[in-house]
Amino acid sequence: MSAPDDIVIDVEGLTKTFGKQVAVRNLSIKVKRRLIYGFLGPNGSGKTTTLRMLTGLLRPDGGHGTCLGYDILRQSAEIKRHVGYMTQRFSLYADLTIRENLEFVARIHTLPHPRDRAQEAIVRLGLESRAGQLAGSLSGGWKQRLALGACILPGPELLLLDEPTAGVDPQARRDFWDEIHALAADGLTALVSTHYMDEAERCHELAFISYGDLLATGPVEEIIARSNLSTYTVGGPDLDALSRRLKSLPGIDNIAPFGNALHVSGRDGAALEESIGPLVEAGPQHWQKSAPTIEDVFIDLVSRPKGALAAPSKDGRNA
Ligand SMILES: Nc1ncnc2c1ncn2[C@@H]1O[C@H](COP(=O)(O)OP(=O)(O)OP(=O)(O)O)[C@@H](O)[C@H]1O
Repeated sequence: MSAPDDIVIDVEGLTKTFGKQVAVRNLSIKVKRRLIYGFLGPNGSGKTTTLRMLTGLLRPDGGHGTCLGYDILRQSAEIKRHVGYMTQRFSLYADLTIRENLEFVARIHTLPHPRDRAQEAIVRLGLESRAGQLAGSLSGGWKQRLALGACILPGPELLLLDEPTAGVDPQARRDFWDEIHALAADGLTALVSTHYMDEAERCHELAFISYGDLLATGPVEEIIARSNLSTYTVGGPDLDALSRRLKSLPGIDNIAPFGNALHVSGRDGAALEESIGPLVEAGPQHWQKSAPTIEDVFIDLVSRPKGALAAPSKDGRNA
């Protein structure tokens, strides 16, 4: 048990290769207790592989560290005992009811009074109205809620949730996130992987990973501030033609459609303004300087040429 008490995950240099493919490259993160830590990245960027290394389910090719103070290379049994890991696949019994599934989980963890523990989880997750329904007949949102109930039932200190809201409707996603916040307020730490940008904003801190590389870490506002991006929102007619024209101009690094507008961003604010100056004057579109969103920043991070990023420092934050 080497990590300080307030650090739940402390890993350095994690690397995992499958054949020739580097799934995770030299990843270092620290996660503080009671935080909701978002693990963001596009499909195939190495999120699941990292979660599996953190629980000791998968041995890294390089790197070391601790999860809940236990060594990820040598103490996976202890880690598993204290971590609730919700995988992407629904892994409960389709032909058992919600209540039966939860009682079953309580029994395999040899918890005393399994019926009471199942009932507590049912109340905690608001599952009362569906407690007698077969798990296989539940909608995606209810299934996820049941899976979360099964995860917290043994009383873990840390939740590792792998894309828990994938394929779930917006209201159910919102309810799920409210529950994660309530659990964090009760003392749990949650590492949540997702590729939904709106969910990034619901996390206390984030790590953004793309194709195996850690590109940025920290609270949302800090990641945005450190990006040094200048962004303009452009509305009006002929945005497609404008977008094509902008692509060839210096100082413009990213153009992303957001509803009926474009977000035009650049890392060199002066060069960007010089390029757009004549277009702002001429119209017919209207331009407005806007604060970059976390999505603008992530689009920018992913589109930078490899090697153009500042390497994350030892605590995982990039300069
Ligand atoms: N057991 C494995 N054998 C071979 N390749 C693997 C294995 N597990 C993962 N990979 C590859 O490693 C890369 C990272 O995969 P990983 O599942 O960790 O990404 P992810 O960010 O969780 O993606 P998703 O959002 O799609 O779940 C992918 O290219 C994937 O194909």
